[in-house]
Formats: sequence, C-alpha cells, structure tokens
Amino acid sequence: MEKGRIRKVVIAGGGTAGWLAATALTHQFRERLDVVLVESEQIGTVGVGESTVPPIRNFHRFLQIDEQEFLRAVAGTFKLSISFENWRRPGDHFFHPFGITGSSTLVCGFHHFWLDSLRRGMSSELGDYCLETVASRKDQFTLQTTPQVNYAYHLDAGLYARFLRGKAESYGLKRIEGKIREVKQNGESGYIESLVLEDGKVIEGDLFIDCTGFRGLLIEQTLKSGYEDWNQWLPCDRAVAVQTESLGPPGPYTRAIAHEAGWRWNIPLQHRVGTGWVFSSRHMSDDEARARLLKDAVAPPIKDPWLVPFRSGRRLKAWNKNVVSLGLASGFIEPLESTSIHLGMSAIVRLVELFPFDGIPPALVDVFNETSRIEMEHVRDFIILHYHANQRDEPMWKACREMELPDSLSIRLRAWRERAHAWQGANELFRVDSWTHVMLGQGIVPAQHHPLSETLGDDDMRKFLSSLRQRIDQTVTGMPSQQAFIEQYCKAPPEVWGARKPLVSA
Ligand SMILES: Cc1cc2nc3c(=O)[nH]c(=O)nc-3n(C[C@H](O)[C@H](O)[C@H](O)COP(=O)(O)OP(=O)(O)OC[C@H]3O[C@@H](n4cnc5c(N)ncnc54)[C@H](O)[C@@H]3O)c2cc1C
Repeated sequence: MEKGRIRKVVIAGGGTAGWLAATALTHQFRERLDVVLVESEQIGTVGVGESTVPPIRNFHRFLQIDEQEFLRAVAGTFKLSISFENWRRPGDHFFHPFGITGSSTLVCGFHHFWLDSLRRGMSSELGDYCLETVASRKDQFTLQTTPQVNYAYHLDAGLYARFLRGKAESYGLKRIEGKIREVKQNGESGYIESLVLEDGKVIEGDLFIDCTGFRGLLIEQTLKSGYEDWNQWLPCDRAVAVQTESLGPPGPYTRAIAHEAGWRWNIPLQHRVGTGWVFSSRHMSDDEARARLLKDAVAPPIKDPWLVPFRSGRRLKAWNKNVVSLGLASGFIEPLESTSIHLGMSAIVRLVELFPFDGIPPALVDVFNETSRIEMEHVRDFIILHYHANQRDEPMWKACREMELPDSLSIRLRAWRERAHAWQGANELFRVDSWTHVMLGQGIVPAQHHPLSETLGDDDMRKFLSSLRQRIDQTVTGMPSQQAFIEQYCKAPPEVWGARKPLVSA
C-alpha cells in the first residue's frame, strides 16, 4: 500500500449492506478502486429486511438500475404506505402514506385546514386527501397518474443480494467465499491491515467496510467503537420471522399490527409473504412469540421460523480508523418504519461523496459520523412516537406511555399538542406529512391549529376540500389493481423464485 492512499477496499459481509456497498463503489469508481467482498455462506445473512422507503428509487437511479429489471429479479411489489393496526388501542387503524396530503400554503400546512374543518363540523379523514392512502385502501396501483404516486418497494432480500451481486461483479468486483477467522491490525496505528480466513487466505486492504451484521466483526469486536443502546425507548429486542405462501393478491402496503408485547409485520411479495413477530423479551418468551406467529399466519409457512435477537441503537463511531461500518454493523433501529436499508444507502452515498482517496482526513470522518448520528436520531424519534402515543392497557404499552422521551421528541410533541406545528429538518427522512399522519393516527389531537385556515369561509372550505377529494377519487377510480399492474409491468418469471412447496398443509 502506498502510504495513506486508498486503492484497495475490502468489504466484509455479503448481506444487503455488503452488496449495496459493493455495487455503489464499483459502479461509481470502476478501475480507480480494487474492491473485494468476503462473505460466508456458512454464516449466512440475517434473512429479513424486505420493506423499504421511497428514497430507494433515488439510490437505484444513482446506480442506473432499471426498475422493471430490478422488480422482476426480486419478485418485488409496490409500497404506498404502512397500515398501522391496533396501535393506539385494539381495533384502531390508520395508514402512514408516502404521498403529499392535501394542499398546503407556504406557511400553513394542509392539516391546519383539515383540523379547522373538523372544528366546523365537516367530517372526513385526513387520509381522504392523500392519493396514496386512498389507493392503499383499494389495493390499487399504477405509475400513470398525475402527479405520480410516491412509493417504495417490497423485495425478496435473498434475491436482492443476488441481483446486486450480478451488478457488482459485472463492474469488476471480486467475491471471496470464506469465514473471517482473524482481523490483523497495525501495531502502532491500530488500523486494520488484513483479514485472515479460516483456510489461511490473507486479504489485505487500505479501507475496510464492515458489513458483518450485528457481529460488527471489525468495527466493534476489533476496534471497540462503542454502542449507544436505545432500549429504554424502544422496548422490542427480538423477532421471529417466517415466510408463508401468498393466498391472495398483494396489497400495496406493509402491515404493522400491534400486539400486547410488540407488533407483527406482513410484507407481500409476488410469490410469497414475509411475516414476523417483533417483541420485547421482558414481556414475551421466544416460545410464545413463535407459537403466536404461526397461529396468526393465515397461510402455510414455506420455511421454518427463525429467531433474530437485536439491539436498537447506534455505533458511536460508524467510521473508526480505516473501517467504515454499514448496515446492521453500524446500528439498528427496530424495523417498524422499514428504515434500515435506507440508512445503509444514505451512508453509502455519504461514503462515496467523502471517499478518502488520498488518505483518511479526520475532519471527513467527523462529518460522516456526525451526519450518521443526526440521521439515526431523527428516525429513532419517529419510531419512539409510535410506541409512546398509545392508549393500550398492557404493561409494555403502559411503560412506553409513561417513559421519559428524548428532548428532541418532547419538543416536537409539545409543538404539535399546543399549536399543531410539525416540521421537517434538512436531510430528515420523515416529512411533515409523515409526522402529522402518525401523530393524529396515534390519537394526539392538537389544542389549536394555525389561525390562517380561518381566512376560508365555510363554503370555500367545503369547496376546497371536496375538490381535493374529487380529484383523488377520480384518479383512484382509473387505477388498476396492484396485481394487474404488476402482471403487465414487472411480473417475475417463476424461475426467479423457484417452485416453493409449503412446509405444512393448510
Ligand atoms: C427483525 C428485522 C426486520 C427487519 N426488517 C427490515 C425492513 O423491513 N426494512 C429494512 O430496511 N430493514 C429491515 N431490517 C434490517 C435489514 O435486515 C438490514 O438492514 C439489512 O438486511 C442489512 O443487513 P446486513 O447486510 O448489515 O447484515 P447481514 O444480513 O447479517 O449480513 C452479514 C454478512 O456478514 C457475513 N459475515 C458475518 N461474519 C462473518 C465472518 N466471520 N466471515 C465472513 N463473513 C461474515 C455474513 O455471512 C453475511 O453475509 C430488519 C432487521 C431485523 C432484525
């Protein structure tokens, strides 16, 4: 290695994070970098992570990934929203849609007008003014609306890794199969110099990307970078996952269904459904979670359930010395709003932007780490909101309702409760619409709205609201079902996912 120069990058781990990093680095830098990826089939991947958020489309555009090719390769479906069921209390339901709701002025968000309309006795739901919510209610989807819907994907994680691998290898990536036995450091600087595999092979590099999942083999087990645990706010610390057959056409949304000690996800793909039981180990045993998951699954499983313990929190230094951690190795916020793949993509973009060709400048490392911290804390606050604002009776939910919140979230909730004020800071993933839908969906009704809404008289308010609804209803009426749209746009051929047989008969 020429002193300080970065030419050889070693990616440790071939889960979603590893293959995303491999694709991005090889696509962007081609022959300027020599990139290798080491993964161990024996260890395998976490096997979950199949629901995404809309910025995935920007990331794919950045890598010139064709949408139809991608969706056929991963048997993907579209996601317009998340359906939250039983969160405020059993029987309750709301959608958190990805789209814009109603029409806002520069200073007065649409929700102020809507809140004012309720006060005047005009009844409707906030979701009536959002194309993505109304289409979700009817299981409809198309890309041919004006404006176009805002959407993300559901994807098969194993197929996605395979798809990305094909891309990265076509750009020159070298893949090495093997289990890392030892990580060698420089005696003085502590920088990583090489990875030693079980078969004795030594892989040297200038920069190492730790994508070894929760193990954090380089960033934590070797460099001891530290971890900030968020369990005091996010009580769930385990999941049992299973894949089942599909019994009907896929809905264009992820389902998140609360139960007494956590929640259950349901992610419909073209060929199967991914489902899982997220729970707090202080409030439910592994055996009970597994039994409840299988009991609630409406279709026969096609794979045995597997347990995934996790710790919500963040790596204190996501980039430490010559190791950049990505994906689960850099931290994890429980999967409620499907943000982990997005946070990995965002960190990869940051790494490409700051790439240290001529050596690792501490200032850029600080920028990387500080941006990662702010980004994760924003997502953390949004997820805590879902747990905190509930009216359920069970011990876990009661504790969440009574917990002390991070200051950043407390301020947001006060501003909302007092004046219906919501905002989106620079680079924050969740927009004002996301905050308003979830705060209202979880039952936090503000004491006041912005007085500017009162400039509309009753007749004008009625006309304003009904014209918005009419436009949405007309648009949705012309949309095909998601199933029909997939058939013509991106149907995965059966050889993509193979003939799957259920493990047990229904
Ligand atoms: C319950 C649950 C649900 C989730 N749902 C979502 C979701 O809906 N949406 C979302 O965006 N994210 C979700 N996530 C997060 C998502 O799964 C991860 O962000 C994503 O899969 C990336 O994982 P990874 O690549 O970091 O780790 P992994 O998939 O664990 O990959 C680690 C890699 O490192 C390799 N490795 C480890 N040790 C060694 C070694 N010694 N030698 C060689 N190789 C090694 C492994 O073989 C593997 O290839 C979820 C996570 C959990 C726990």
